[in-house]
Amino acid sequence: MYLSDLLNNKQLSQQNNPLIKGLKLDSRHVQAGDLFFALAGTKIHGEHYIADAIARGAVAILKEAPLSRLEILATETPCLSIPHLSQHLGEIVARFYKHPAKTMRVTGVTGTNGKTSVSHFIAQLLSQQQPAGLIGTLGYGCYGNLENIHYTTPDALRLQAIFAELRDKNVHDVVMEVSSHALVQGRVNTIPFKTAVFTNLSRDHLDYHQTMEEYAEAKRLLFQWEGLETAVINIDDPMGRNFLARLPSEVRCITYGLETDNIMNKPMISATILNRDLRGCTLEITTPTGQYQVAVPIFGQFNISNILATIGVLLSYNIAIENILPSLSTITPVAGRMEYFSNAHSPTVIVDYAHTPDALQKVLLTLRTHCKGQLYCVFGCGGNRDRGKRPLMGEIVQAIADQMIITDDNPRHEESNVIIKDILRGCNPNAPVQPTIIPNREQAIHYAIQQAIPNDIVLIAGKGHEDYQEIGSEYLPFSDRALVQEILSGQ
Ligand SMILES: CC(=O)N[C@H]1[C@@H](OP(=O)(O)OP(=O)(O)OC[C@H]2O[C@@H](n3ccc(=O)[nH]c3=O)[C@H](O)[C@@H]2O)O[C@H](CO)[C@@H](O)[C@@H]1O[C@H](C)C(=O)N[C@@H](C)C(=O)N[C@H](CCC(=O)O)C(=O)O
Ligand SMILES: Nc1ncnc2c1ncn2[C@@H]1O[C@H](COP(=O)(O)OP(=O)(O)OP(=O)(O)O)[C@@H](O)[C@H]1O
Ligand SMILES: N[C@H](CCC[C@H](N)C(=O)O)C(=O)O
Ligand SMILES: [Mg+2]
Repeated sequence: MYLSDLLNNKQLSQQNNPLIKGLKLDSRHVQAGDLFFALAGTKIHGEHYIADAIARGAVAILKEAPLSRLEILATETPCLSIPHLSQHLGEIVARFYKHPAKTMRVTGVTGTNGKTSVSHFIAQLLSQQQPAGLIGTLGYGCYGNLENIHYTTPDALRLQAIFAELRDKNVHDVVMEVSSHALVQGRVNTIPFKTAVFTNLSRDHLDYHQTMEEYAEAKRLLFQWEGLETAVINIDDPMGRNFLARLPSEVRCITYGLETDNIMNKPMISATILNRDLRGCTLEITTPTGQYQVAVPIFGQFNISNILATIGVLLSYNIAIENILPSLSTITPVAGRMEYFSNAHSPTVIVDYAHTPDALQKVLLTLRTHCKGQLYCVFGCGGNRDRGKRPLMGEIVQAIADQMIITDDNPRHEESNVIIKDILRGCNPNAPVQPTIIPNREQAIHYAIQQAIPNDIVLIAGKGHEDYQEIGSEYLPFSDRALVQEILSGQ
């Protein structure tokens, strides 16, 4: 595609109008014929890499800048300065791929916790009718066949390329996780969300957003989306109620929640738990068309909330509740989310991705109600992420668990002992439960499972599905799930 077509700008003179073969955000990936986007960046301006990009064969540069002007570099490679370029990236890249998402039915799921779970449940149910695309923390592709991306919401270039790939596979339905980083950075701009889900808001990512208000406003961008038809909102969450009150009048709202006592805020979709154990529960689900009983093989109170969000989305697409209910009884849990491991001689081991104070508290409180013996918790906190959540997580585990083992969880470029010290700041040295510190995660998991006896529950929190330990810039192979299976099979 020529630069003039890419920018929809017929004014470019012929010598400034190269043929663009590919698009790149990172100069290190540039190949001959590519266009390089020099974005402002959070750490450094991409303009510092323009020379590098040109040396690697870039034929055009688009640079984020406050002023719109045409720059001709000494190399004669055209370089256009575009104000707020990152916000226009989606539109430019969509043009390059011929608007792949335009005719698709796209569902966006946002919230601090539950995005992966809800989007998986939705894609699983939709895929019973026709192939459904999925984009999120566990990867992208058709449901059941995902490729890893290492992001929750990929950058605009990758995202449009994924949509193009899904279009080529004749996928019409796409469900995607929309992170707050993505909303602020414009990664999802031009994606035509039809239904958007809000699960909840609690502390996370304050390294990036600075304040909870800023974090909430980032999430709310999805509920002011141009063309959005339906918002599916959890009104158990105070921020959900806030979003509901500020929803544009043309957006239809489907509310859901488990707390049905508040007459002022009665959700349209709710559930009563009739019975439950560590493998699943029986629910009475109330919807605008009546009450229905269903057994779901899903565990954890918050997962029931995730099921209600899923029902909300399917109802927004006019799928009858009678067609939704049978699928719920065969719904499969998401890998590394409240995943259950046990054998006749072992304690029950649960691997879960709780990596925020709110998720950790909810998981521990749920497990507490099922635990006849001692409740163990092996956890850590990620490096180069929100430091403020570390003491909160320490405090929560000390208050609820009987045994706390603090370990590494992706230290990245931070020292393991600095992260652990931050967690310990939340722990009371006089409390009955005192932390055991075993930085090596493999040893920590061995220790907990060996100490525990059959009536105990061992929660291994924070890494869920991850199959690596991120130390420095390296991804070393490591999986909580594989290790637990290995330990239990040897017992
Ligand atoms: C904080 C954040 O979101 N950063 C993202 C951002 O990078 P940045 O603006 O910080 O980049 P920078 O280092 O300042 O560099 C500026 C520019 O120079 C370019 N560059 C840099 C070096 C070089 O040699 N050549 C070059 O061209 C970079 O590609 C970049 O475009 O833009 C980059 C390109 O799109 C992203 O890869 C990068 O994600 C980083 C790696 C990241 O860790 N992001 C995480 C926090 C994230 O996005 N997480 C969310 C939410 C997680 C969740 O809740 O589940 C997600 O959606 O995954
Ligand atoms: N509705 C919910 N409310 C609170 N906690 C939840 C909810 N659903 C899941 N969780 C907890 O959060 C963890 C992560 O769940 P999930 O992966 O679905 O969230 P996510 O929003 O996709 O997370 P991430 O931002 O890291 O991608 C789960 O392992 C569980 O502990
Ligand atoms: N998407 C989240 C996942 C965190 C998972 C946890 N294992 C960690 O590394 O902190 C993030 O990047 O903040
Ligand atoms: Mg996720």
